[in-house]
Order: sequence, then C-alpha cells, then structure tokens
Amino acid sequence: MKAAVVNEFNKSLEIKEVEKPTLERGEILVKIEACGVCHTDLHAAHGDWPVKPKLPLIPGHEGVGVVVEVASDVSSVKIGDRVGIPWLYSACGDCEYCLSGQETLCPNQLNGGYSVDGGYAEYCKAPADYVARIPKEADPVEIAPILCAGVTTYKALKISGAKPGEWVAIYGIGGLGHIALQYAKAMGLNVVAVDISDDKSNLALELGADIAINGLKEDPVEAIKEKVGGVHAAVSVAVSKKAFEQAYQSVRRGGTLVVVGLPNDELPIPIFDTVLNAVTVKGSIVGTRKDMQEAIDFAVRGKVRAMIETTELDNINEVFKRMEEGKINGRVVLKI
Ligand SMILES: NC(=O)c1ccc[n+]([C@@H]2O[C@H](COP(=O)([O-])OP(=O)(O)OC[C@H]3O[C@@H](n4cnc5c(N)ncnc54)[C@H](O)[C@@H]3O)[C@@H](O)[C@H]2O)c1
Ligand SMILES: [Zn+2]
Ligand SMILES: [Zn+2]
Repeated sequence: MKAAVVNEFNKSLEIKEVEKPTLERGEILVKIEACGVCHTDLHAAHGDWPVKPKLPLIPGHEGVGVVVEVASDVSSVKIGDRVGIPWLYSACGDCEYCLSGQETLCPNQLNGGYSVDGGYAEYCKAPADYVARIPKEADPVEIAPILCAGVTTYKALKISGAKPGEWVAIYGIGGLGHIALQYAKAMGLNVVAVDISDDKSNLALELGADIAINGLKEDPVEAIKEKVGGVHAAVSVAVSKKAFEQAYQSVRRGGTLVVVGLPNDELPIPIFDTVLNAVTVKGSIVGTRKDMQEAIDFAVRGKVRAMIETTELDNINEVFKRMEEGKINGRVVLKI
C-alpha cells in the first residue's frame, strides 16, 4: 500500500510502498478515505517532544475510512462500517483511569500516528474497541478533523468550567482553534479569538467569534481586560509560549486556563497572582470515547463545521511547510 513515512526526524516524509498491515486479535482493517493533518503530526515528524514517536512512522490520527476486514473475534464492528482511528488508539481497559472513564490518562495507551502507524496511508489497522463510529450521514472528509481537533477542543471547553453567557478566549485560530470557537458558540459561550494575522481574525469573525484580536497589532491581554474585563476561561491551542502566557493573563479572577497546545516549552506562572486571584490551570488531552461521540454529534447536526482544504498524500511535505508558517486557514485533509 501507499503511505507517507517519517524515516528520520526533520527530514521530508517519503511517499512509498509499504506492507499492508495484518490483523491480530481484536483488530480491524480500515481502507482510509480521508485523514486530517494535525500539528501533532508535525511535532512527530520533528521529534520535538520529550517522548519520541516510533521510527519509521506513518503519522495521522484523524483517519476516516471503511472497514474492509475484521479479526475472527471481532463482533462490535462489521465490514462496511465507517470508522475513525483517533489519537487514543487503544488503552488497557484495566487501570484506575480506564475503570473510571478517563481512558485518555491510561499509562498503557497507544497513540495513532505516533506510537503506532496512523492514517497517512491507504490502509490502517486498529483495535475495534477504540475506533470512533462515524454515522452514515457524515461525509468522511468533513468529519475527519473532528477526530482530533474537534474532540480535543470540545473536551477542553467542557472542563473549562465556563458557563453559557460567559466569556472564553481561544488563543490560536488554527486547525484546533477554528473548531474550538464554534463549539464554544454552540455551548452558548461568548468568544474572543486571538491569533497573529488578519486572515485568522477574519476567519474567526466569519465563524462566529464575538471579538477577534490580531496579537501582532494589539496586546490581547489589555484588549481582553478592557473589552470584557477578563475571560472566565482561556483555551490555548497555539504552538507558542507567548500565547500561553497571554492566555494565563487574560483570565479574570476565579477563572481557568486550559492548556492544550503542545510547544515543547515552559509556562512560568506567578504564584502570588494565581493564589490571590484563585486561577485554575489545567491540562487537557484529546477526549474519551464518550467525548468523541458527543463531539461527532455536534458536527453531524451541523453545529460545528471544519473549514477544509483537501489535497493528496503526495503533497504532505508542502502542507507541513505551510503549517509551520501558520499559513493554513482551517484544516487540511488528505484525500486518500
Ligand atoms: N492536548 C491535545 O489533546 C492536543 C490535541 C491536538 C493537538 N494538540 C496540539 O495543539 C497545537 C495546535 O494544533 P493545530 O493542529 O491547531 O495547529 P495549527 O498550526 O493549525 O494552529 C496553530 C495556530 O496558532 C497560531 N499562533 C501561533 N503563534 C501564536 C500566538 N503567539 N498567539 C496566538 N496564536 C498563535 C498560528 O497562527 C496557528 O493559527 C499543537 O501543538 C498540537 O500538537 C494538542
Ligand atoms: Zn491531533
Ligand atoms: Zn488503562
């Protein structure tokens, strides 16, 4: 089968023929139709996180396709079903986190397109128990970004504590952020969108943000304090330390910063302000299978819609280059 392969960190991906995966117990084989390109895939290709991916690696954790083969012990998924293969590729099912419905914290989890091969390929195998079920009416290309960008931002907003009518700031209106702001609106929140270009500000306003700030033109912290008195919650999905610092400072007393973007960096937090203002800082990693069902449901009902640009697998290196430069509006989805 054809796949895009990371052979070495910081080198171009190689488009090549590789062995089609063979199934083990509990697994299914999916013929991939579409796979979204997440900034995490770029981190994987760069090897810039403390925990490195396997090499060689086929990236991709927003793969959607049709089941073409199932292992003999699989009954929950049938040939012909449409499924998605997410970042949470599998978990142990047995640890305290799995047992309490927090499988995204399972220490024994595997990650699609990182610790195991993912969706930048014609075929991808996955454990039947952890694939996302894609409803019949959903378009595979449109739904692909929900598999990571969607569920991740939906979950981050859920745990942000922001209630309908309150203000939330989204830092980084990229693949994740442009969907985050739509979930926020669908949840009844007011949204300030922050990025560092006019293109992203315009996109945010088109998608329903109440206020959009270009952080290169004005100081987002001052603007947010002045316009809304600080936000009840800020979600940072930017790949920039500065954005995290500003997101922290944008939060009003009693508010919450949800840390989602993954620059390999430190976030210095002032102890005094955090205590006196009772600010909460929490991390959020993708979403559970239940979060995934809910996030997909929003998309299928048309409450959120990824802005998509499609291209072919062969163009992945150009897509990565544009992503590094912050030049993608919305999400790129590879049609496979
Ligand atoms: N926690 C999780 O579960 C999770 C899940 C998926 C992705 N991620 C991470 O989230 C990050 C974003 O992923 P993506 O696919 O949306 O990336 P992306 O490249 O599509 O978007 C990043 C956006 O941040 C903007 N940005 C850069 N500097 C900024 C600044 N100073 N202020 C405001 N905005 C700024 C860019 O212009 C761009 O629009 C990555 O680090 C990715 O690995 C985390
Ligand atoms: Zn992702
Ligand atoms: Zn577990």
